[in-house]
Amino acid sequence: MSPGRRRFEVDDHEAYGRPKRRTRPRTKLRPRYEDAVRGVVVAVDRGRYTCRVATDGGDATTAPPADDDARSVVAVRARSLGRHAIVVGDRVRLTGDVSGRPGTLARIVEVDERTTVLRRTADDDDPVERVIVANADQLVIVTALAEPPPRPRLIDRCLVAAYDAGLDPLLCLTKADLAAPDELLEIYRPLGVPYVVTRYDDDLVTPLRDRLADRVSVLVGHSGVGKSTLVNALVPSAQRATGEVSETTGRGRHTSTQAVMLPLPFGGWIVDTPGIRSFGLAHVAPEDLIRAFPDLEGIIEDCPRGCTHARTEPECALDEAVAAGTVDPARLDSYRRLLDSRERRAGD
Ligand SMILES: Nc1nc2c(ncn2[C@@H]2O[C@H](COP(=O)(O)OP(=O)(O)OP(=O)(O)O)[C@@H](O)[C@H]2O)c(=O)[nH]1
Ligand SMILES: [Zn+2]
Repeated sequence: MSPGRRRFEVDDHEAYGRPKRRTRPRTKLRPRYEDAVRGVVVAVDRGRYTCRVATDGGDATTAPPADDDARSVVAVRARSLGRHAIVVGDRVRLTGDVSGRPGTLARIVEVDERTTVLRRTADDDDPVERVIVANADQLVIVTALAEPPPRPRLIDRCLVAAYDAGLDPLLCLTKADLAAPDELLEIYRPLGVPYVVTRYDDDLVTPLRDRLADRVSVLVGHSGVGKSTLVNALVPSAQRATGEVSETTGRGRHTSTQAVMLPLPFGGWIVDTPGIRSFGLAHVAPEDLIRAFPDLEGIIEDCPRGCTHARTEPECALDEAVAAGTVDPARLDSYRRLLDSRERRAGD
């Protein structure tokens, strides 16, 4: 760079002034953030955010503390955060009255960047796309083996949502006292989806413990599959209808469709999502889904332009790979079944 050019830059008030203006508000706010405590949002209700904060000033977000080591703090959001939504699972910084005493209010001044977002897209009941949970690791798809009978299409749609959100799926097959899991498991074998099988006349926690420990797991499932039974077994202090938010906000009884995040006694968190049975998947493209199939991802590079990899595509490289014996036909079948499940049908 010539000296002349350098001088030009230094003298250029316009160019020099801009970054300064951008940093000024931040330095002004910094002193407030310094005494901010860290927390994780566990419930959201009409502009009030219930956050869990470690009592020792530690980080309640990375090492979820046991009941005795954490307190619940109700907070509002700082104006400076704009309209950006804050959801269950968000890791935040809080200032103001963070004592958690009844009637006090803290203020969320910062929201950490999210590692994952689980969203539901527009559907008939809810025209707005919403993030429902932030920073989850795992989507636990709770399905009864009988009463109600399993609905593989619904499971498929949940799997697509998990893959799209970057969450590891886990199949939790309940009511094993009523039916055997083999037939259902056969459907998911080519996908390699991990699973646990539970029954309520047996220990419910042990099969799930290793899968849930130290992770943030979101539970989804159709009504009646035994989700509340599982939640109550996993979090004994949650012995109430899990759809109520009155506990955390003190705002009277009403059934919520909001997610609620509960700390597990053995480490980690579960997020119960009453009212969320399935997901709008309109936003999921074939390219998004194939990322969950690393063995197929390389093959589609040989597809003709615009190939959707659907069954009806005449020259899809995935069919050629099956013909050549390099891809298991059941695996391709499963991928295409998931692709198809993105279309909403009656009963989804
Ligand atoms: N046979 C059998 N029944 C079970 C099992 N787990 C739960 N149930 C029963 O199934 C019914 C539904 O269980 P819940 O835990 O309320 O199911 P849920 O998924 O929370 O359903 P909603 O409350 O409607 O959302 C209850 O009568 C439970 O007692 C199981 O392992 N075996
Ligand atoms: Zn193709």
